[in-house]
Amino acid sequence: MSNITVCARFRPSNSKEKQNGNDSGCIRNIDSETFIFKDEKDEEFVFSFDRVFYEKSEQSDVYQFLALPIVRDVVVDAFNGTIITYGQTGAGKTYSMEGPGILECEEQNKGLLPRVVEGLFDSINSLDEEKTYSIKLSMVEIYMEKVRDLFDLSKDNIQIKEIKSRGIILPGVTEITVLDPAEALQSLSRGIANRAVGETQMNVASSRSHCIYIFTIQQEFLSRDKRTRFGKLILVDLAGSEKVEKTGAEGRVLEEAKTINKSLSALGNVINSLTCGLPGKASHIPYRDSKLTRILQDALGGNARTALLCCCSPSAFNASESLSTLRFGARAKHIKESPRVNFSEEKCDTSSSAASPSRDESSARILNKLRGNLKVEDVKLLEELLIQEGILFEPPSVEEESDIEDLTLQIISSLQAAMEKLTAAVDELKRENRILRANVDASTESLFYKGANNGSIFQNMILRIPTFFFRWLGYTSSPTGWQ
Ligand SMILES: Nc1ncnc2c1ncn2[C@@H]1O[C@H](COP(=O)(O)OP(=O)(O)OP(=O)(O)O)[C@@H](O)[C@H]1O
Repeated sequence: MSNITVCARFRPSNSKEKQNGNDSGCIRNIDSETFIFKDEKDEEFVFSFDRVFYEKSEQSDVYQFLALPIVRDVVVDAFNGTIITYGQTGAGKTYSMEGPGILECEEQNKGLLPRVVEGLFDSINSLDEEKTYSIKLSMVEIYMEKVRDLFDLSKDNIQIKEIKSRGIILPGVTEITVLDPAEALQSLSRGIANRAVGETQMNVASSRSHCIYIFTIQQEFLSRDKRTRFGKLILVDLAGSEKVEKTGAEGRVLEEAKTINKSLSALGNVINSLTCGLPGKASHIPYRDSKLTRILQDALGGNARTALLCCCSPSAFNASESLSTLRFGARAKHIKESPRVNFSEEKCDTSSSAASPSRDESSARILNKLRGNLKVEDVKLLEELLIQEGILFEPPSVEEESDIEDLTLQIISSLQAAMEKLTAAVDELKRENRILRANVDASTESLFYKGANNGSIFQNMILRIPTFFFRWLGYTSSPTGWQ
C-alpha cells in the first residue's frame, strides 16, 4: 500500500474570479474521491485522489482525513511524517496550513498547523505512562536555496546534515521546547511574524519561499533500557508553483521563479524516483538536488508517512496551473515504501551490528589494495565508469562532514563490488592462461617427438636453429671457430 495520502482541495472562487464570470466550470464532482477537470480547451480529465475537498469543505475535514493519522503515527510509533501544501499562488496553501491566523481564529477556520499542535499534545496525553515525551519546534524558510531560521533571522544560511541516529538535521537551528499547545502556538506565531519581517527586509513576498515547520517528538522509555525514539513531523507550505511565462516576470522575480520551479521539480523528481523504482532494487533518489528535498529526505519515501494537499483555484482562468498541480498529485500517489521506526543509536541493542564485519576494516583493506595497484587517474576513471553504469551515485556538491562520510561509504562499497568482480575476472584469465600454456607445451612436445621419430623437415629445422644462431653471431660451424 502506498504511504502517501494525496488529496485535492478547491478553494471557493474569489471576488475577481466571480466578477470575470469564470468562477467555476473547471470541475465536475463525481464523488468524494473522483472528479472531472476541464481545461481551457474544454478537454476533460478524470482525476481520482484519496479524498477531494470541494469548495464547501471544512478545515476540520482536511485535518481529520489528511493530518490526524500522521500525527498519531508520529507520536505512537515514532514514524516520521510530512504534510505538504502544493499549488499556485493564491490557491489556498497558507489558508489550509495556518488558517486566517494562528492565535486568534474561529474554531472552524483553524488551519492544519494549530490543529496538528493540539493533536500532538492530545495524542501524548492519551497514552500510557511508560514513556516520557518532549516536543521541540523549529521553523525555517528556504529562499533562493538558502535555509533561514525563522526564530533567529541572523541565522540565514543553515546547513543540512545527515547523522545515523537521527537522520536529517539542521545544525545550529533554534529548537524551542514547547510544553503545551498555547506555548507552541505562541512560538509559531512569532516565527510567522519574523517571516514577514525578513520578507520586508528583503522586499520579498511570502509566496516566494518554502516555509517549513519541524516538530521533533522525543520519547524516552521509563523501563530499564531507557531507549529513546524520535518521531519528526514536518509541515511544508510550499512556494507558489505558477508558470514563469504567464507572470511575465523579469530580473530578480524571474530568478526567484526559476529557483522555486527548480526545487519543485526536484521534489517531483524525488517523488518520481520513489514511484518508478523497481521493487526490491535500490535506485538513486536525487534528494540532494535541492535544499527542500534534502530537508525532506527522511520524511519522503521509506521512513515516513506523507500527505500532500494539492490546492487549486476553481477558476477556468487558472485551469492550466490547476491541471499541472493535479498531475503532480497524481504522480505522487504511486510512492510505495514501508515506514520504519527511528531509534536512537546510542541506546539501541547493538549486538547485530557487532556481529557484522567491520566496515572500517574492509574499507581500509580495499583502499590499500587499490592504492597499491592503481594510479590515482585509474581510480578516478573507475569512479566515473561506476557512475555512468549507475553502480555509484553522482557525487553531489559536498559541504558537510557527514556528506563526505556518506559518499565515502557509498564509493567504498561500490569499489568493493567492482574489486570483487575484477579479482574474479583476473583469476579466470589466469586459469585460462594456464590451460593455454599447457596446451601449447603439449603440442610442441608432441610435434618435436613426432618429427624426431620420422626424421621430418621439422626435426631438421629444430636441429638447425643453433647453427643459424651462431652464424648470426659470427661463428662458423668449422672447428677453427672464426670464418
Ligand atoms: N478554503 C478556503 N476557504 C476560504 N477562503 C480561502 C480558502 N482557501 C483560500 N482562501 C482565501 O484565498 C486567498 C489566497 O489563499 P492563500 O493565501 O492561502 O493562497 P496561497 O496558495 O498560500 O498563496 P501564496 O502562494 O501566495 O502564499 C486568501 O485570501 C484566503 O483566505
